[in-house]
Amino acid sequence: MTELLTAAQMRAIETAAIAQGRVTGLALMERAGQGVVAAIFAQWPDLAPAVGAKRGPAPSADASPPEYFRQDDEGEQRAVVLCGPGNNGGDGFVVARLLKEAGWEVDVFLYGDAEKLPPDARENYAQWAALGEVMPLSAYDVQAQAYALGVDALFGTGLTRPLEATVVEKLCDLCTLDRTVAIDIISGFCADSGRFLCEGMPPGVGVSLCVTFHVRKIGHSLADCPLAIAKLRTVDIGLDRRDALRKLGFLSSADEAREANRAVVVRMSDRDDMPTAQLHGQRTIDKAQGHKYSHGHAYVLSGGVGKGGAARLAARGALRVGAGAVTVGVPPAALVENAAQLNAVMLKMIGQASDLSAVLRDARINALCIGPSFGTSSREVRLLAAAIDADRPLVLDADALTILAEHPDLFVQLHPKCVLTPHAGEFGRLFPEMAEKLSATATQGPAYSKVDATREAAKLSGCVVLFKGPDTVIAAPGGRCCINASFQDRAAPWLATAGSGDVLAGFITGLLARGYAPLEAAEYGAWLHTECAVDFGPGLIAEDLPEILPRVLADICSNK
Ligand SMILES: NC(=O)C1=CN([C@@H]2O[C@H](COP(=O)(O)OP(=O)(O)OC[C@H]3O[C@@H](n4cnc5c(N)ncnc54)[C@H](OP(=O)(O)O)[C@@H]3O)[C@@H](O)[C@H]2O)[C@@H](O)CC1
Ligand SMILES: [K+]
Repeated sequence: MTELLTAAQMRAIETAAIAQGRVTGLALMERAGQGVVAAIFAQWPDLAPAVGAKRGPAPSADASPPEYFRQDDEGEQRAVVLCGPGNNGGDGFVVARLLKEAGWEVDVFLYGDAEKLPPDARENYAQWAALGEVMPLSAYDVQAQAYALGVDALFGTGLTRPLEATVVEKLCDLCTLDRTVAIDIISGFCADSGRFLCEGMPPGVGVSLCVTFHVRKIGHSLADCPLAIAKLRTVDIGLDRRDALRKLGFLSSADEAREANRAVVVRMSDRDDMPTAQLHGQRTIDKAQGHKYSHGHAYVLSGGVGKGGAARLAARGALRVGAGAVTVGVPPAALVENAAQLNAVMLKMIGQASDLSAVLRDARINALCIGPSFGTSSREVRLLAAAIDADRPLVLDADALTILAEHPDLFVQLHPKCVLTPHAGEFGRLFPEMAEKLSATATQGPAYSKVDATREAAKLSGCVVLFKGPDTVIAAPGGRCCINASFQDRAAPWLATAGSGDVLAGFITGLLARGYAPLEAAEYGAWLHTECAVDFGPGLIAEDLPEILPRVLADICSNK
């Protein structure tokens, strides 16, 4: 789990470090440029200069040549660096200089007026100008030279408005090169929302590598931005977030709790902070070991005849994730059909809401799941009302969300033990105001983001909201927020398969049954769901997800 930053938070950290005298802006820019060049050579060792070839200081903090340096010299390579009017452009001048010192031919183009560059960028412009020419961006022609590398240093975290059309055109030209590197973030993307400012991401935008500094920004894990980055690397430039802010008085110890509610974290493939031992089976809802009910009892309500598959998938997910007992509640007409399909999962006839209320007198039933192919008729509305009224941990998915969107009287009954799991369409029906803001053209940065929308939705509904997508955002009413990112080496496009969401609802329900709090259950459920899909690979169908889970759990425990 990594805490992400907004552009403003990153600027505050930089300002704090400089104000304390711990570092200068110029030194940070030099480290940033060195980090980019080191990342380029680590990504493509064939681009690294030969040992003994003409070069200046090694592009890393220590002076020894990195091991990826090749043993032979195949001659000069040519790179193009597009620099912008701010400090991102300043990083570009550093990269141009370091590449030149490493033996490259480098063409540098500037968008804007060199005289108006901020001081550190101006200094690096001057250092570059002593080595080579700076041409106006309008003169850049991707066809003019055989560039082995293109560097986008047009805009970073300071983007405030859409790029001019001519700049977009040059950026797209740059992206046609085989090897392109964006410094900090691809120009044009808002670092807080991951949205391309203006009408959306132009089809030609995409880079092979993006190198960001200190920690990822929120935008790297949201919306279109991560889709346009094949590989993202974060380089250390010697900043310390919390310490710096606290020492400057930006963050007192007393503010820590509130700060936690403002923080956004991302879950990727790192497993270090996952409660793997607990997920694997040690977590129980009470101290009594060894009995199935000590691991909770999850109830999944099914749809009618011919509609039970989705609930069965959810039930299987709940069982595999470790709920001690799982029951599917079915309308009487669907009993035989479900009996023919279920073994370890139990079956119970639930005709009307009164049946559910009667069943729920059993306090051992500690998690419910309603929605997958459930139906939206008056019977289902009454069942949903009874479930919400029971005040148990409750996952609401699919048809349950449709009912909620149509019944504001039920929506206002939602409570903190509920977890809503909408996809974009369901989110739009449930939270039209937020969806409208999210789909409106982003004309200035920071743009309204999926994190903003999900947080607002959680606050409005008073429960945990898990807004699905490759950038699944999970937020609690108090503001705590997590992104489950499924991009780059964790991309699993095959997860967009029928029934996959039902299994996710089941995983969350099972974790609730095991005693996890709603936010934890949603976070861990989403994380495990992606891990299962990544582990299985292409060809996955929803039925595979629960079945692969034991292997994923065993694997994360053995790697711990
Ligand atoms: N923070 C750190 O710790 C470190 C930061 N570092 C680097 O600095 C970068 C941030 O630098 P930055 O703040 O100067 O922002 P950047 O994106 O270069 O440009 C802003 C300029 O562009 C302008 N402008 C904005 N939108 C525009 C548009 N559409 N079209 C035209 N102009 C537009 C805007 O003008 P304004 O909005 O004020 O009119 C302003 O003049 C960061 O990404 C990283 O690479 C590293 O060196 C190491 C440590
Ligand atoms: K950039």
